[in-house]
Amino acid sequence: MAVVSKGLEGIVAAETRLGEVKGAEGILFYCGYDINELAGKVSYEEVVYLLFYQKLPNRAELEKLTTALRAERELPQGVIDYLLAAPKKAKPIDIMRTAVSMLGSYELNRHDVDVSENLATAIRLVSQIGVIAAYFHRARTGKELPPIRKDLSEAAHFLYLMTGEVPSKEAEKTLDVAYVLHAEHGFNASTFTARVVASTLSDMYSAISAAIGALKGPLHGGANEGVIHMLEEIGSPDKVDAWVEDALAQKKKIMGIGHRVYKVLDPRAPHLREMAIQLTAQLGEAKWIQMSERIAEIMRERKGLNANVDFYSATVYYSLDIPTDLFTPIFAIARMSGWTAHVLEQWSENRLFRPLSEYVGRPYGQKVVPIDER
Ligand SMILES: CC(=O)SCCNC(=O)CCNC(=O)[C@H](O)C(C)(C)COP(=O)(O)OP(=O)(O)OC[C@H]1O[C@@H](n2cnc3c(N)ncnc32)[C@H](O)[C@@H]1OP(=O)(O)O
Ligand SMILES: O=C([O-])CC(=O)C(=O)O
Repeated sequence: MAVVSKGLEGIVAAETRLGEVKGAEGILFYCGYDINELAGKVSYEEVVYLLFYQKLPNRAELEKLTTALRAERELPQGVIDYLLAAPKKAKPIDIMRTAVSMLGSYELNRHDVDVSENLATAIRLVSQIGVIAAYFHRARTGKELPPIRKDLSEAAHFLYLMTGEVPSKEAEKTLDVAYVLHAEHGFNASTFTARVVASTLSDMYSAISAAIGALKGPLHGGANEGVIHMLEEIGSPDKVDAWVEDALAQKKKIMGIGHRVYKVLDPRAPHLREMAIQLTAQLGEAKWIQMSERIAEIMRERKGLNANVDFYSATVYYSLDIPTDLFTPIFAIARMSGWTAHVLEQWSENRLFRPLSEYVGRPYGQKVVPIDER
């Protein structure tokens, strides 16, 4: 009998220069930089540069990348037409997955073209993914699509497109830090999905649409939406204990809690927690953070499980007045940099992913019985 690692737990599937998740210590590095060193000190655009070039940019390099990102913001008219005509009740994350796939039909995206062309595709996807999400949100709410602007950061531009107004510096900074915290995380399920697709020498758009499909699941990036649904269902801090006891008795998963790799606190969570505390206090809505704190406490005590990145990000986005079904899309917008950097890395040293499985089905030697006799 072969040794089966269900869920590939503990399996090292490839090398990477991009991110390292140290699960026992609760440490996360992007290209050698501790996330605690990066968060609040560098912009999302600097992180995009770091992931694409494995070094932090100087001013001129950052300017060049920023200009390239902003130059790519206009979507093809066919994609805009799709966003306008798409079912208004569709989940934005599904629309994003489909729109990314559509974008692929506007260019001959071949893995074997010059490396710089693959990098240009990566830049285009990082630039356009937020526009797709925000434009669909405008379209489904019957509002006009604000014209693209080139004077705003990635975070500010998303908020501007979503609301039609340039955001406050504080809102921009909050979303920018959230983008930094979500950009990269080693071989998580969606990144691994992107790399598996890329490993067949398929194209970037196929890899990224598959990654978005993997991210949306509630065991992965979809958990941030689940957190707000849970908090809304609980309703008030005095109801938390009974609600969690009941959920655990029913063997339900508490969204935003637990992690495959981190056995201690996810290092991104304290940053988001701090932001959530400040924002809910400003809004006079401290109950959201109070409920979260109690849930986290119970889960630590009862199950030895800690909050992950999705737990407090939900309250941060809620406090920014972002609709719940745009939470996972925001994760996808930020992770686009990590996904595309991984696809580029996969192609730079490609080997097809093809694990084995242990057959546990019917005994060998089954005979075909004619269909009418079965
Ligand atoms: C960005 C991200 O993707 S971060 C993760 C986002 N996902 C979530 O927040 C969803 C909730 N969390 C989970 O489902 C899990 O913790 C995962 C999927 C993230 C990690 O799961 P795995 O490593 O596969 O652990 P697994 O699901 O096998 O759980 C191990 C044990 O802990 C329990 N457990 C793990 N997470 C939770 C949770 N959130 N709530 C309740 N129990 C939990 C399981 O029930 C199981 O208990 P048992 O051994 O008594 O049966
Ligand atoms: O690494 C994982 O399994 C999930 C995660 O936290 C992420 O993708 O950010």
